[in-house]
Amino acid sequence: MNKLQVGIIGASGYGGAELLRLLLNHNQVEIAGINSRSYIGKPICELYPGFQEISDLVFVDEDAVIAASDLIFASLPHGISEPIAKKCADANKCFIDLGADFRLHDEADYQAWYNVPFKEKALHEQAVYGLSEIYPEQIKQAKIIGNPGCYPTSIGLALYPLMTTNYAFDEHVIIDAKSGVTGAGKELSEGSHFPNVNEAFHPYKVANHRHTPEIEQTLTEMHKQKVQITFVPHLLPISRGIISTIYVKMNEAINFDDLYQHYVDTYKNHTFVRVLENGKCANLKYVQYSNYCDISLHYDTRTHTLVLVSAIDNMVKGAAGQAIQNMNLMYGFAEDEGLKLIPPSF
Ligand SMILES: NC(=O)C1=CN([C@@H]2O[C@H](COP(=O)(O)OP(=O)(O)OC[C@H]3O[C@@H](n4cnc5c(N)ncnc54)[C@H](OP(=O)(O)O)[C@@H]3O)[C@@H](O)[C@H]2O)C=CC1
Ligand SMILES: CC(=O)N[C@@H](CCC(=O)OP(=O)(O)O)C(=O)O
Repeated sequence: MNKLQVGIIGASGYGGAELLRLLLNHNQVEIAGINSRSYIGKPICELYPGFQEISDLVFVDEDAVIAASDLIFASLPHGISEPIAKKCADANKCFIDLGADFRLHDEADYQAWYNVPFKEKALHEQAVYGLSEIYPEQIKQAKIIGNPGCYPTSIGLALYPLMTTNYAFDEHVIIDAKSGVTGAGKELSEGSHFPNVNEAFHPYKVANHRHTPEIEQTLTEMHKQKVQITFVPHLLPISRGIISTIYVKMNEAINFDDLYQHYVDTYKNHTFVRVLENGKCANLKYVQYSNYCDISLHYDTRTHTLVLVSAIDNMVKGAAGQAIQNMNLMYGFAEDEGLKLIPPSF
C-alpha cells in the first residue's frame, strides 16, 4: 500500500526535528520533504548529527514540501502558519500546526495575546483544536488542526474528568507549572543561556502567559461554564518535561475515592494518559521522550482542595507526539503508531 507522504515545514527547529525523529519510525508514512529558510540545500545531519546514517533528507523550500506531501506539519513561530495553511487548503492537503495560529477560537483573544489579527478567517472556522483524547471525533474529520500548546495539554488532560462531573468547585483554578528549557525553542537568548538557567529556578510571565486564554477556552468548553485560571509557569534547569500542579478548591467535602475512580474510568481506554495509583505522584522523569501524560490526584481534606499533578514531555505529548497522534486519528492509523516510546527508568 502507498504510504502517506508527509512534509515538515520548520524542520530545523526543535519541534520540527522532533517530528522527524518520530516520523522516521512510523510504518504508515514516508517523509516527502523537510523545510527551513536558513538551511536550504543542507542535509539534516549537518544541523542535527543524530540523524547521521539514518536520514539523508536535505532541506528544501516550503512550496516543494507542500507539492510533495499529502499532509503538512508546520512548526514555526506563531503568526506564520496561516498563509501556509491556505496554500495547503487550496491544494486540498491536510495541515497540522504545532504553533499557536489555530488554537484560539476567538479572534479578539488572539489579537489581545498575540498582537495580530487572524489572517485567514475562513480557515479558522474549519480548524479543530487537537487535544487528542478529548476531541477525537472532530479530529478524525479535520483537515486543519491547531495542535495544543504544551502547558495547555498537560492542564487540559488533568482537569477534563473533573470538568465533566457534578462536583461543585470554585471556578477560579490556580495552576503552577514548570517547563524544561526546550520549551523556549532553539533560538539562543539571555533567558536560556546556560549560566542563567543552570542551578537557577524562577517563575516567568507570572499570571500573564499567552497560554492563559487557551487553557481557559478549553476548560470553559469542557465545563460548559466560564472557568478562570491564575497560571504561573516556571523555567526548570533541565532540557525536557513539563509538570503542572493544579489546585482546585472544592465547595464542600468530597468522596475522594469516587472522584479518583472517575479519573481511572475516564482514561481507561486511552493509551497515553496514565492515572497513577492512589498515593503516587507524577514525575516528569517517567514521561520524558514518551507520549504519555501521567496524572496523579491528591486531596487536602483540611481545606477541601483537590491537587492534580500532570507530567508530560513538552516536545512529545506537548508538541510532535500529539501532532502524530492527531495524524493517526485523521488517517485511521492505530493511535499509537510511531509513538510506542518507553520512558527512561532512571
Ligand atoms: N518547544 C516546545 O516545547 C513546543 C513548541 N511549540 C510551538 O512550535 C513552534 C515551533 O517551536 P520550536 O520548534 O520550539 O521553535 P524553534 O525556534 O526551535 O524553531 C522554529 C522554526 O521556525 C523557523 N522559523 C523561524 N522564524 C521564521 C520565519 N520568520 N519564517 C519562517 N520560518 C521561521 C526556523 O527555521 P529557520 O530559521 O531554519 O528557517 C525553525 O525551523 C512554535 O510555535 C512553538 O510555540 C509547541 C509546543 C511545544
Ligand atoms: C520554557 C518556555 O519558554 N516555554 C514556552 C512554552 C510555549 C511553547 O513552546 O510553545 P507553545 O505555545 O507552542 O506550546 C513559553 O513559555 O513560551
